[in-house]
Amino acid sequence: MGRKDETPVLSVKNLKQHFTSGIGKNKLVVKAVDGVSFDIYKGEVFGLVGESGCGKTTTGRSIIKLYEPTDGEVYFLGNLISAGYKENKEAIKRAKQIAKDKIKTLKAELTEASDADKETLKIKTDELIKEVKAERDAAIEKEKAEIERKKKELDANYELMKKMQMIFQDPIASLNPRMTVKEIIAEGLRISGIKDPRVINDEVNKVLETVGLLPEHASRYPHEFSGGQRQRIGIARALIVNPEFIIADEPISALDVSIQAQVINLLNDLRERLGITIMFIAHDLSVIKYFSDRIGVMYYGNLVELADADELFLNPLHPYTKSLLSAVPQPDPRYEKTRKRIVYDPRMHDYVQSPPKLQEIKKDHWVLANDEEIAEYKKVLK
Ligand SMILES: Nc1ncnc2c1ncn2[C@@H]1O[C@H](COP(=O)(O)OP(=O)(O)OP(=O)(O)O)[C@@H](O)[C@H]1O
Repeated sequence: MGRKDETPVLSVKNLKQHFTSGIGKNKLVVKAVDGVSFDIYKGEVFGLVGESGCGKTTTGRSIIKLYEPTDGEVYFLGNLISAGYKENKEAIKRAKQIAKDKIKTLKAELTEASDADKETLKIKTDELIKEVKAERDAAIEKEKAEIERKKKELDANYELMKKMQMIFQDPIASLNPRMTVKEIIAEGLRISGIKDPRVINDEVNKVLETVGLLPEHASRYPHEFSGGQRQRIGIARALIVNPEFIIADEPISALDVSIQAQVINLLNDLRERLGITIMFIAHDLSVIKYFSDRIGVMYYGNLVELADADELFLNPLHPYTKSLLSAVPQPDPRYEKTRKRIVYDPRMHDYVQSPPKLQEIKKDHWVLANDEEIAEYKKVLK
């Protein structure tokens, strides 16, 4: 979905990440991400927004392979880099169950047959059972082969992962306090096998300059820096390997408001100067409004709306998007006085008869809705 004439940098297809805890009756499944699909195009900032716990971080972590997805696929620069096998495993289970049921029916027919028929029927039943088993084995083989194919493809594309980096919310927690800034930043180079100290020095200094730090900062430790500077170190660490795509997970939420704009400006600069594509995760729309080209709104493991940033602010359709927008403060004090927070209640949808799907209501504007809701939204858009 999106700009169909370009090959996306990142393509997420039906991504699912379920976490299971406990066993037996106490088994609990959290569907942190439950079938999310979106594409991100070269040089754009894609904002992923939603309240705490809706699955934004898990989406980012599944894309960058910090988790193995439960199901779905992620393509990076056209190559499969992450995949889950739930559908394949379920298909295997289904094939086994179907065969079991068929054999049971055949055997029951044989037991019920009269003694006179039994002899001939037994030969026929044996043959049929053989056929059912062969069919089952072929179905299982097919799914197993598909799992193996995906695994091989993932192994072959492993190197590509270097081109994808993540910046984390909390710069203190994500930087090793016992390493100097230079050691922290150079880690990615070392992992790539670069050992020449001169090359490492040059690269580290270059990247320090890119993020607005100085060469003399290289020998210091993370605690000697302010929050904003630490986030710059985190960004430098990501940049050293020349990534094409960066996932920034709430990179400014832990920073003072006065510093937030600086980090946003830096990210914007990197996008413009280096052509880096960015997925920016945030819990409120005010932060990503001016920074994102397109925005995906997440609610409890699903995308509920996806559109260009301007379009989303001008024509929000999903009631959850409206609720998020109503939380964005406005500079106009008169407006602020009368601003009403819209509360979203998912029970307002009647999805028992007609379940929702993500549909393109107008070019590049997608909304999770059933057909009745789409008809309503179309009226609103007119
Ligand atoms: N490793 C895990 N094991 C079990 N449950 C998890 C795990 N990670 C996340 N979850 C659950 O999955 C859901 C989504 O969490 P996630 O951190 O992705 O949301 P989020 O939108 O990024 O929230 P936040 O803004 O607070 O980081 C939550 O209910 C969370 O408790």
